[in-house]
Amino acid sequence: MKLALERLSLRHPAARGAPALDLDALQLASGEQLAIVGPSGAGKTTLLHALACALRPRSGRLLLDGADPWALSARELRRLRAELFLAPHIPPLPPRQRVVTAVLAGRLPRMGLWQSLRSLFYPVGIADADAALERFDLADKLFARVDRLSGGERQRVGLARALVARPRLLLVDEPLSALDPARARQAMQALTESARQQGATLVCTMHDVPMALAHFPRVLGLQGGALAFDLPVGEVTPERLQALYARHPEELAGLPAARDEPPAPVGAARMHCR
Ligand SMILES: Nc1ncnc2c1ncn2[C@@H]1O[C@H](COP(=O)(O)OP(=O)(O)OP(=O)(O)O)[C@@H](O)[C@H]1O
Repeated sequence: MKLALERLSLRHPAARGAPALDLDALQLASGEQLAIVGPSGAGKTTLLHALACALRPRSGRLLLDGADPWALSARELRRLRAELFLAPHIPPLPPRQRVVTAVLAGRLPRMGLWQSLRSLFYPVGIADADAALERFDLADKLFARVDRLSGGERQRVGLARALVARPRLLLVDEPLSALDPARARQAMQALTESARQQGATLVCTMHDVPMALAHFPRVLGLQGGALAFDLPVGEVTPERLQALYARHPEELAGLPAARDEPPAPVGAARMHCR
């Protein structure tokens, strides 16, 4: 799915003061992969929610495949939302549910009412759930109960659910918060590879900047709800990142220090030394 934002301004319904997000323009081609970075409160999750048609812009436009979702009828909007998947950083998994059911729940938005009710008792597509879990090294948990999983396992179940949903636009909010570095690398690999294989557009907010640089071809920096940069990863220099996180340097871990000579591009290989 391709997407575009035009002069988009957005404030949370309960919020006062300046908009949480104010973006002039953003365009993504179908199948592109974009990481969103920026300090806490920069507006990363807000942008993701705007793209997921979960927050309505105060002004400006969002276009998904050329159509403004907020100009669609309720039925058309529902159909469009079934093509998107927003994965929150803590997946909402019912504690007593089996992992297989939790993963296959990713398909519910595309099902009719009866089909979806039936699937809660008689899961269909178990092999697909198994294959998605396998990508996150969790196949042995297929029939485990969700409340018997660790926080990191639950987070990976949430990502497996996103893959099983096979959306055309996959929006992932901070997927690595509960994962150790090795699991985090594996999860990013699985996520980006699967999105590529499925032809899905992938937008992911990332707290771990080196991980974002290592896995995404394009990186967008947000600061105070505004665009700081939107660049191919090779042009995202340590100096740019240090400027982005200038007021919260503690959030920018694992980067080489800025140098006095002209900045060289930060390549993915360089970031692996973390
Ligand atoms: N539900 C809400 N109601 C009111 N204001 C909100 C709400 N959620 C976020 N905000 C405000 O919107 C701004 C952007 O928040 P957002 O969650 O998008 O930031 P973020 O970059 O994702 O932060 P973090 O990295 O800490 O998750 C913040 O100033 C925040 O206080």
